[in-house]
Amino acid sequence: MAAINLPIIDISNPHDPSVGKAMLDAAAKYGFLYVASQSTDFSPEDVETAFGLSKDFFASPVEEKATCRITPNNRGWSGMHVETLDPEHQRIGDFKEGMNFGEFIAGKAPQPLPPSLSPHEPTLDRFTTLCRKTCNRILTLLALGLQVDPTFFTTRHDPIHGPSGCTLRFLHYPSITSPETAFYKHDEDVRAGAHSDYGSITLLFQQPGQPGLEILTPEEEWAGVPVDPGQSSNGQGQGQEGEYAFPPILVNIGDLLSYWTDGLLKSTVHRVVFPLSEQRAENEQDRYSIVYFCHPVNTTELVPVPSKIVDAHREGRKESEDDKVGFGGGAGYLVPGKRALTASEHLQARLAATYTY
Ligand SMILES: O=C(O)CCC(=O)C(=O)O
Ligand SMILES: [Fe+2]
Repeated sequence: MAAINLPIIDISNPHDPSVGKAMLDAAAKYGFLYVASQSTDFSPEDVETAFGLSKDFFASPVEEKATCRITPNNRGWSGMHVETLDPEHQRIGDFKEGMNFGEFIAGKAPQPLPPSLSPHEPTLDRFTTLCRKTCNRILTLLALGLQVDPTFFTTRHDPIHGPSGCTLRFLHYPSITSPETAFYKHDEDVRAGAHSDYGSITLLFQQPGQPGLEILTPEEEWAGVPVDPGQSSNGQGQGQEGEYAFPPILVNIGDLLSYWTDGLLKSTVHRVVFPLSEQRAENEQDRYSIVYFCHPVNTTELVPVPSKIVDAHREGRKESEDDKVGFGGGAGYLVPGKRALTASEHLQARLAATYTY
């Protein structure tokens, strides 16, 4: 198993060019980085409360969850094995269940909520607002790193310009000893198949003691990504001075942003497994994760970002073969005479490949 050392970036000042450079370097090298939890817009209570809602929802009766089953608009509940992230290699769908929420509008969910969640609509709305704010910091820093207008990405993600594919997702992966994983075959199955994400950036919240994420290194080896690389908390949710902290948020670049930057930013392939530490654990836990997929406004045309750094990358790449980006990224070649894809066309093409509704 390869080891990888992802940086933990403090995003409290999104206007600091040196932080922008560090962010860009990590995004171009690994496609993954952590942001320090205390430097984001979330309080530990926000994160704890959201995980609590997720657990309550997944523990609710299946008939209730079934009332909000996922539909082709990508919103709602998907049960065990409904999603297959790597259909070419998986004999069975992912060992997980998920709940997707579309963009909240004026405090309201854009879809029916099940009984366990409907009283908590304001809490869910607040959480998505904080996700958006934190994404705006990251997008501002990436623009600084690319030496374009610092608002280049944030204006194109601003909901005042129209709807987008932004999605909040709760995920539940049963533990290794759960009856639901009884027929899981190690070395053959995965909890979530290898894939790259579809949007611009993704935020991933994980919980101490619930590992599982792996990323594919440039050497094509799987590397485990720790939940808590050890600097923000002691693994029990306690910060160094004893105050409650949550593990850093893992951020990754999605296919769309990779495409938009002509492959400079990497949309890295990742998956979820039972790592060896989990297979040997005495108190193995279910894994709960919360994911926020950030997307530009649907109508955004993905004309390559007008950055000298992107131009230089494009020039350099012509001489090499190295333009493999994620699974669905690909570099955003602009075919002469054709207009660029829009953000929503890009997303629809990627979604069509992975769900059996
Ligand atoms: O649950 C996780 O850790 C990863 C989830 C993920 O990669 C996804 O939903 O795209
Ligand atoms: Fe993912």
